[in-house]
Amino acid sequence: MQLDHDPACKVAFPVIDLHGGRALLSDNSQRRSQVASEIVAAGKEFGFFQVVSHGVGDDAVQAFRAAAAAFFALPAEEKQPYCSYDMSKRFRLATSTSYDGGETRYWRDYVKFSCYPASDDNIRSWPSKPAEFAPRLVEYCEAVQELAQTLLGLVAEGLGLDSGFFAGEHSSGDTNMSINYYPPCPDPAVTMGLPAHCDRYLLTLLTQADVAGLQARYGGRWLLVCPVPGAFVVNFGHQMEFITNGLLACVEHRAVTNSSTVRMSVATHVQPTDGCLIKPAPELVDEATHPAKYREFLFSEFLEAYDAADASREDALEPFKTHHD
Ligand SMILES: O=C(O)CCC(=O)C(=O)O
Ligand SMILES: [Fe+2]
Repeated sequence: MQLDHDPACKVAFPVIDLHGGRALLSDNSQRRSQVASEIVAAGKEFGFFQVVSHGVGDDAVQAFRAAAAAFFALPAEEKQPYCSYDMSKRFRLATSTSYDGGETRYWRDYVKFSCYPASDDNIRSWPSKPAEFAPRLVEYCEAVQELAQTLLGLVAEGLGLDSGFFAGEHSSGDTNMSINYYPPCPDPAVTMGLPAHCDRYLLTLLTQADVAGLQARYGGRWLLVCPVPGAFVVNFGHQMEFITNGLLACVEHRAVTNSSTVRMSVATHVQPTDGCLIKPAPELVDEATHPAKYREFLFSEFLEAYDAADASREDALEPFKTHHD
C-alpha cells in the first residue's frame, strides 16, 4: 500500500484570498467577481482549494478546536455514553481503529453530529463536558455557516447563476460535523486514517490546523492538502456535482496517519433538506451541447444510495445518471 503523496509532484491546491469574507467582498463588485471566477476555476480543475482571510476569527477556530480536543481527552468512562454505531443517533462517538489484522487497517476515533442550527434537539444531543464544548461550537458554527453561504454565493455567481441559487433548500438541512481524531500511529505505512471517499453533502469546510494528513485525488494520484496557517480547506460534495451537471465534481479524498503527532480535523458539511429536489440547474443544461447528466431525485433518496455504495464514487453516482455522457 503506497500511502505517501508523491514528493516529486509540484502541483498544489490553490489558496484563495477572500479579502475578509462577506462584508469586504460585498463592498467591491470587481473584486467579488474576480474571487468568484478563481473559486470556480479551482473547483473545476481540482475540486479542492483552501481559503484564507475568510472572515472566521482565529479565536473562534482555536477555541472550538481546543474544546473538541478536550472532549477526546476525557476519561473513557465519561465518553462511553456517547459511543454508538447507530447512525440515527444525533451525536455519536465511534472508532474505526481495529486490531483484527484485516487487509487495510484504520486509525481514527470520531464524533459525528448535527451542529447547526442550535435547535433544542441539537443542543440536547451535544456533550455537557467539557463545559466549553457547546458554547464554542455555537460560535464556531455561526461563523462557518456565514462563510459557507459566502462561498456558495460566489460559486453561484462564478457559474453565472443567481447569487442566492444555493441559499434555500440546497443548503438549509441541518449542518453535519465530523471531528476526526487520529492518535499517533505506530505503523503509518500499513494503516490509513480514513478510507478514500467523496462527501455525500453539498459543501465541506475543514480545518486541520498544522498537521498534514489529508490527501485528495488529482490526475490519478494522491496529492497532499498542505496545511496553510488559518485556512479552511473547501471541497464539493456529490450534491454540488449533480446540481452543476458535473462542472464542479466531488473529488475523492482520504487521510493518512503519522507516528509522532495527534492530528484532528474538523469537517463541517453543509447539506440540503431531506425533501430538497436535486437536479442539474436548468441554466447549466443545454439539450444540444450540455444535456443533463443526472435525473432529478430527492436528497433523501440519494442518502440511501450512498450508504449502499459503500464509499465508491461511481457506485454512488450511477443510479442518478441519465447516460447522456
Ligand atoms: O481528516 C481529514 O482531513 C479528512 C476528513 C474527511 O474527509 C471527512 O470528515 O469527511
Ligand atoms: Fe470527507
